[in-house]
Amino acid sequence: MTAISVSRLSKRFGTTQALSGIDLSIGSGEMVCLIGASGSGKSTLIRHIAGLEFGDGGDSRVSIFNVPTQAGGRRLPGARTMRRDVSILFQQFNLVSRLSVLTNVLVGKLGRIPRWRGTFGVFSASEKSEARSALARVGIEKVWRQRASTLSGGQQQRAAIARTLVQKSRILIADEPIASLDPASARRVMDILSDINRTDGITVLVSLHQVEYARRYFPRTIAMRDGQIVFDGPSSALTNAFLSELYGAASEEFVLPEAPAAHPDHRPEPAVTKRLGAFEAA
Ligand SMILES: Nc1ncnc2c1ncn2[C@@H]1O[C@H](COP(=O)(O)OP(=O)(O)OP(=O)(O)O)[C@@H](O)[C@H]1O
Repeated sequence: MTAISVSRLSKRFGTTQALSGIDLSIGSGEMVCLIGASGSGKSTLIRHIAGLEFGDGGDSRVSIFNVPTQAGGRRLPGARTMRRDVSILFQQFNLVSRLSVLTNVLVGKLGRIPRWRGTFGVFSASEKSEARSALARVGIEKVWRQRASTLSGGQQQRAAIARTLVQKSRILIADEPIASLDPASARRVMDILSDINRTDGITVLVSLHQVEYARRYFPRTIAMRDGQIVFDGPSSALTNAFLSELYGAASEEFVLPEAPAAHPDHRPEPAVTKRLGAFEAA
């Protein structure tokens, strides 16, 4: 089944063409990486998929599990039900710093309980126990009583992942979730996302600047440049020459000198479905 489908999606902000005729399809249970230089359109695409932004009209369409959430730049009723199916992680964690870690995780339940319970913070024993289990799964159960503001960056991102676990969505989208973490914390977060994908079958779409993580963790990578998809295929097919081209002057910062490694996953690799223009020879 198709988890995420985007067709003919364009978005202009003033004179900036942030997205230009995006077409993509991500199957249920896939783990896909989105890469591209700063300003290439990754966040804008993610925001459209998550229903936080709407395209410029025309015959664009975004669907989640075959339910259209926007068409022609207009929100459709499917967008509301989709909120349950898609959870989002951001670079800055988006926890409520003065609340406990446990309460922050329980926030993930808000779309599934009566509004009054959310307003007054009334959660059942089983909901609290589920939140504790989610914290245990991401390895930070001990800090459940602490204020979110007291956690390290890596712990905060893991708490944010625990919040998505109790949300029980079928798609997890993360916009640069490891950009502000040290390498050890970043690996931990990526290991957890990978485990959620494999164990729970949750579809995972992550935007990253760190190309080495794309190669190590993701069977499939989608690369963007100037609001267009310029590569869509197996991460192992990402050559350093291609990445240098993709990132231009910023490539030294992002591209590792080593040759691309085969993805350790034993699932069959996706075929390259897109390789455009200047990237033809990569
Ligand atoms: N709300 C907005 N108003 C005006 N311009 C915007 C807006 N959102 C994005 N843009 C522009 O659209 C383009 C794509 O931005 P986007 O944030 O999607 O890129 P990105 O690939 O996620 O970049 P980064 O890796 O730096 O986060 C950029 O030129 C950006 O300045």
